[in-house]
Amino acid sequence: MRAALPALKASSSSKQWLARQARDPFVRARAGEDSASTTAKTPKTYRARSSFKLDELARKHPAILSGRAVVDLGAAPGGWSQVAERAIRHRHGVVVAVDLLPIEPMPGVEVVTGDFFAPDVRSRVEQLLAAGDRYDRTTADVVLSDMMAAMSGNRVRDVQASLDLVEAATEFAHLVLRPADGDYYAGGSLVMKYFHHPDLVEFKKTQLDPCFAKVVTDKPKASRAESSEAYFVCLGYKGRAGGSV
Ligand SMILES: C[S@@+](CC[C@H](N)C(=O)[O-])C[C@H]1O[C@@H](n2cnc3c(N)ncnc32)[C@H](O)[C@@H]1O
Repeated sequence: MRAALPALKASSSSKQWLARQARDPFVRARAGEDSASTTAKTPKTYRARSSFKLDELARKHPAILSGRAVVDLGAAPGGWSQVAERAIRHRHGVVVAVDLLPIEPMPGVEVVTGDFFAPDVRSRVEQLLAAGDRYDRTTADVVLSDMMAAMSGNRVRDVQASLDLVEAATEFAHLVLRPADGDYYAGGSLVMKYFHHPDLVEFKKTQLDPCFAKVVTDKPKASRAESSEAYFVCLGYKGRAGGSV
């Protein structure tokens, strides 16, 4: 007979985490238990608490989700993809969701499992964008990146990993974002998570500001106050600084 397992005692840090989850209006709203953080426009169930971050950013900056082709980098478990899919559904658009981790299928969302740095993952994303486009275009109207590297505990390495993701997501946006077409179409948007770091002031000035009509930083209410996380919201892609797209 199997020996009985000793009763597990919650550590004080896990007790604190459970208490914080129980108090968090966004955790309750995600599961449809609380209307405090939902509006008529925000449905009551989401896969992830993080959905409310994109939901708020898109309400403040409606241009973010005004197109029909969205690439969601670091998409698992799919909370942001749900918000994006609901926003573009009436335009018969496509959301391509990329993550190292598998994502449960959802209607209107094409899942690509793998590292977005890998060339085969990038070409799969382009194939899916072309398949969803009447003219076979491999461009996206929106690139979202809520990517976060797994923490190693080594602060220097973790900070570097998060800076690398910001740079790589920006490079990816240059490859797939639709630039403005004269006065006819505004260019695409990039929404990207970052963690505060002094180097990012210069990064915004030299790598983002020249390439978009407008770049703002924003920290939605659902982003925990104790986290240094915030988002770059970049609207109206103009192409790479210097002109070559
Ligand atoms: C905070 S979670 C994203 C939550 C998601 N936005 C949602 O609403 O459900 C960050 C994700 O980034 C993913 N990630 C980190 N590095 C990645 C990479 N190189 N390629 C693809 N996904 C990556 C992680 O696997 C993780 O699932």
